[in-house]
Amino acid sequence: MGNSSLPLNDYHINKTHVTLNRLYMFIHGIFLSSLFYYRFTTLNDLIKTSSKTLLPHVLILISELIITFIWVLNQASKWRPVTRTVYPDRLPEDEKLPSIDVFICTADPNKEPTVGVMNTLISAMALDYPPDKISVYLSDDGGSNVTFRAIKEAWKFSEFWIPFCRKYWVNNRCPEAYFSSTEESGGDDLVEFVAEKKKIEKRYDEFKDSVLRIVADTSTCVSRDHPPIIEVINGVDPKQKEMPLLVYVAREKRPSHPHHFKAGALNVLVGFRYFAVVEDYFTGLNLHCEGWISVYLEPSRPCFLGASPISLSDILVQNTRWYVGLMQVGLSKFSPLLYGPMRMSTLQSMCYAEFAYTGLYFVPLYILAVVPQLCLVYGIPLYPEVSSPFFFVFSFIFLSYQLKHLQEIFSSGHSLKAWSNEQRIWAMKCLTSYMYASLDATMEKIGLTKAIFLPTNKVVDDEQTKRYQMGIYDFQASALFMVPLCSLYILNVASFIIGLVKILQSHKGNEMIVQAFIPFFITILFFPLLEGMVIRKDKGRISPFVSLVSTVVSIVVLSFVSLVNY
Ligand SMILES: O=c1ccn([C@@H]2O[C@H](COP(=O)(O)OP(=O)(O)O[C@H]3O[C@H](CO)[C@@H](O)[C@H](O)[C@H]3O)[C@@H](O)[C@H]2O)c(=O)[nH]1
Repeated sequence: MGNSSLPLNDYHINKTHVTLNRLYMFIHGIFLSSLFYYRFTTLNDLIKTSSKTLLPHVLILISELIITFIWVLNQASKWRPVTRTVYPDRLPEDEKLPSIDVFICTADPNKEPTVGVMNTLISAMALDYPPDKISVYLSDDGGSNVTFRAIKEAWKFSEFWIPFCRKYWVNNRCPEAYFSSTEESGGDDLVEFVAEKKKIEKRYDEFKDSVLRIVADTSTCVSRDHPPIIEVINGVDPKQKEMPLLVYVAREKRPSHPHHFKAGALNVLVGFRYFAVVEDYFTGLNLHCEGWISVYLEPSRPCFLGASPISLSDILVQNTRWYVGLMQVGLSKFSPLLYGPMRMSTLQSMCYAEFAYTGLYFVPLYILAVVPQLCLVYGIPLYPEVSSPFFFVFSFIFLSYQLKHLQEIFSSGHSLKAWSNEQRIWAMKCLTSYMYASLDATMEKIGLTKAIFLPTNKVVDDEQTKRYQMGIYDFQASALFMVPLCSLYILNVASFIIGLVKILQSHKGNEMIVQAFIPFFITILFFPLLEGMVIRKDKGRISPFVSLVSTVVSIVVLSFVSLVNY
């Protein structure tokens, strides 16, 4: 064990990335200024001539202002990228290590499979850390009998698992992951290790069976009305000194009293009072404002395993909750732009602000998915002609945005497919989750609604997993999400076709090229939506009901504008 005066990590500034990022910021910034020069001078001319086309121009300007605002905030995280090296050999001796508490939250055994929750708990107990310095708390907001009974089974299994991990230097301390991987640790005696591994694997299977039996025999209902329950699981057996402390906690819940979801669970401890449903973000913001210096490390071997949603429905529900919470903070007195700069660096405040205000992206995306298209159909130019020098400005901004994204995708080891998937998913989130989240947070602010927390579904559906692994989109999501997406898609395809015909007839290609390009780009990029509506027949396709309603909505929008226009 090492010298405590030496740092546990140090960082290296990635000079190539710094140069590239700053060059991009500078050049893109100059072109953005030219864009706004063009917009304001055009608007000025329109006002002077009392033009009837002022409204679409103002809407486009609003969209460009919001995109630029978020773009500026985004540059903070690119200003000085670093990579870190850690020195675990410099850690102090065991006696000098601080005690740690691990707080695991669960809320609903129907959405968070109990075997998975117990694996999390067992991995935390088996951390490579002095056992008498680890305390693991399982916070069960579901107040569920299933969880209460299963934790006792987990304890019994960990009495074998933890010594096994220590004896054979097991790296992967999550039993489910360990037994489904090919990790072969072990000491000098391979025969003994193999025999022990077989035994512990049998015990793990028995443990899993017993948990699954509990799930089958016990009601998985979550309780909303119960007194507080706190139980130390270890008991008082002195032989258990080699085991961490394990405690089951279920907060008191009463129907008349708001319990504030996970934030409420943390209110019981961490000090801060949480008012938003993204307590992780709020914790970070507050701690950083109080002077905490954190270090982000991304080792090649991941430190944690997580359950990430793979169906569109789960992603959109999860993102709606996230952006409600982020907007709640953004609209509060803790807005990172007001609360942050006095307490932490400007760059850090900008990073936090980017998250808080990203939900606003839905405004420009709706404008850009509707206004240029309708104006294309009705022959109203909103962008410079091909012969204008400003045409180059708009083209450059689009290309530099896309090239920067591609560079980030490639430098993080991903492919062209990841680039198109990211763009699609991002736009889908903007047009649905961000919109509902921003509206919900605003209504909550003025007292019209109350925030809800729908835990992310962690149940694995085999068919969905198969589609995910084959790279096929699963469109089984609520009509509330799918109708806006499909309506906008149909509107774009229709306006591109109508617009193209009109351009060919009127020879107005020179002034309408950008407006024709936008729906063309959307038609190509979101081709999976067309496939989902028209070609696919599997369970993950877009339902005929959604396709029908969306077609009606897009026809209504197109016709409504024609009525206004004439
Ligand atoms: O009433 C509740 C609702 C949820 N949870 C727990 O909160 C955690 C986060 O919920 P989850 O559904 O997993 O949300 P995710 O969106 O997947 O989680 C991310 O986003 C959350 C904020 O929305 C953060 O709390 C998490 O740390 C972060 O991983 C889970 O352990 C839940 O069991 C509770 O303890 N009580």
